[in-house]
Amino acid sequence: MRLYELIKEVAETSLPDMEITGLTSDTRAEVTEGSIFVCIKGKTFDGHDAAKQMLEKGCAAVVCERDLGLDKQIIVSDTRAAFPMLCAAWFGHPERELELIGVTGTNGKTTITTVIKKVLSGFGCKVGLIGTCQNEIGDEIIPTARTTPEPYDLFELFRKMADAGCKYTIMEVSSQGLEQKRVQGCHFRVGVFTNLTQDHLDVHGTMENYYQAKKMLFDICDTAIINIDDKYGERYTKEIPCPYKTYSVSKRADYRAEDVMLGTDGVKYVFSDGKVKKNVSFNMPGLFNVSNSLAVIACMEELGYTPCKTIAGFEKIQGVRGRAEIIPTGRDFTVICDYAHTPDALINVLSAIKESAKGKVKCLFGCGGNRDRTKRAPMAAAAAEHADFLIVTSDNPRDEDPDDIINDVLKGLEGKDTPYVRMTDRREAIHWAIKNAEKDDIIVLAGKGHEDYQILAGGVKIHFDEREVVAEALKEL
Ligand SMILES: CC(=O)N[C@H]1[C@@H](OP(=O)(O)OP(=O)(O)OC[C@H]2O[C@@H](n3ccc(=O)[nH]c3=O)[C@H](O)[C@@H]2O)O[C@H](CO)[C@@H](O)[C@@H]1O[C@H](C)C(=O)N[C@@H](C)C(=O)N[C@H](CCC(=O)O)C(=O)O
Ligand SMILES: Nc1ncnc2c1ncn2[C@@H]1O[C@H](COP(=O)(O)OP(=O)(O)OP(=O)(O)O)[C@@H](O)[C@H]1O
Ligand SMILES: N[C@H](CCC[C@H](N)C(=O)O)C(=O)O
Ligand SMILES: [Mg+2]
Repeated sequence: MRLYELIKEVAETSLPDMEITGLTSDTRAEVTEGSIFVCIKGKTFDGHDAAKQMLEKGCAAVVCERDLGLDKQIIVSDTRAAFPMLCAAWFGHPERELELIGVTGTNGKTTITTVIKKVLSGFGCKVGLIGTCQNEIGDEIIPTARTTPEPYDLFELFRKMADAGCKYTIMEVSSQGLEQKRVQGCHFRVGVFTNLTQDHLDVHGTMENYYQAKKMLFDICDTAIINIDDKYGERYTKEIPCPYKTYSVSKRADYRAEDVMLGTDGVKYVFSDGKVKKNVSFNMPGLFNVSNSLAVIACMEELGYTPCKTIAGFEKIQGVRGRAEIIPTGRDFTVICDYAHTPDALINVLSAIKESAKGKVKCLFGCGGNRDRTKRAPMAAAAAEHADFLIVTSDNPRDEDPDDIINDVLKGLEGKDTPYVRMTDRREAIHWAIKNAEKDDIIVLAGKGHEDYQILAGGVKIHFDEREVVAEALKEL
């Protein structure tokens, strides 16, 4: 691609036009002679410091935010914002060939995006999915390391999706993704907001910043679908610039649920939008999944599918991996694997399970290292409030000492009388939970959901699949 064609939407330059062979913002990536290097200043590394060295390596030019005294520099005001736009141009603007649906919120993104994809696929549409568990192009599965990919990976994925004939791409848009402008230049047909509760304060600092980060999605979408059961959702309805529709499980809203019946493995309710009333059966438990299913119905209507059609499409959906997933035991107790890793998610999933539990609800959980430390004690307090017994263990310790993390967690149990055991090794903890299971117990393994790994110090990833560990433990009974 020619330089002028590539950069025309982000900058002007007096450099001669030339053939560009590649584009990166990472010194660790392989660079070909003739590449463009975009200097991004992060918390730990500043790409500007590597600009000269990247030109020496053969880069054709660097894109930077200040005069670096280099003869092959192109100055822009914001390189983080420029990079995705360059990636979009590099891949021939695939985002314009797709109808993008973005889902944001602390919890529910993976559930909603996955269900929308399953419903649309059931109607014979070829759909792209971008999210925490994996990326999907139709039936093809592409592993991922992020919820919202870094710009180069994102636009490369869009290109593959457009080339494969996908009409829609449904994606999770994380607050970090918005904050770091990973989706700059994208326009969304629909933007969904689920809820805003405590998480990621390590990145955003305050709930207000977290709220503002998510709000950015609504500057770049045609229509918003907003959960007004959430107080921040109510606030969005007064502050966002785009038209919106609302959903609620308790109040008057464009899309609402009445006569809700909560069961162990699913929910039933009467859907109402003021015009139609229709019985819904959705195979995922908890009131929060009534809410998630309303978001799906609302979003699908924006895409041209009536609520009745979407509700009929729910029949074939048997849940989402690692989201209140029942792991078969063949015994008189139940094991559920769930991805709850925030105080609110724990409250929701545990109270949903407790409602229909005959025996004790025992929650095994830990907290991730290198992530929001301020959610640890509130997670423990939430678990203590809604479970009968706790097994406090590790999640992904990353670079932190697992026992230090557990000490932070246990601060949330001070003054509570919920009994607990502490067991640093998660495999050992699961074995202990299974060995000590009593009749009618429901053991909730929280926090890792779909993950089939554990992340240790230095980014070392070991294979760890809760389903396999449970099977191992059952064999020892
Ligand atoms: C906390 C956080 O979000 N950090 C992101 C942030 O890191 P940072 O500001 O420290 O950046 P940096 O490492 O200093 O790098 C700055 C620039 O220099 C480059 N670099 C860096 C090092 C080097 O040797 N050479 C080099 O060129 C980097 O490619 C980057 O362009 O900017 C980087 C570049 O854009 C991201 O890769 C990095 O994501 C890290 C890896 C991460 O773990 N992010 C997670 C928390 C995240 O984004 N999670 C959300 C979802 C959460 C959810 O599902 O709830 C997600 O969307 O996945
Ligand atoms: N609407 C909801 N409200 C509150 N909690 C929810 C909701 N939907 C799901 N949960 C809980 O949160 C957990 C995570 O759900 P899900 O993976 O759908 O969210 P997410 O927004 O994609 O999370 P992440 O940001 O980590 O990708 C679930 O396992 C469940 O415990
Ligand atoms: N995707 C989220 C959730 C991770 C869940 C948990 N397993 C952990 O590692 O903390 C994050 O990066 O914060
Ligand atoms: Mg997710």
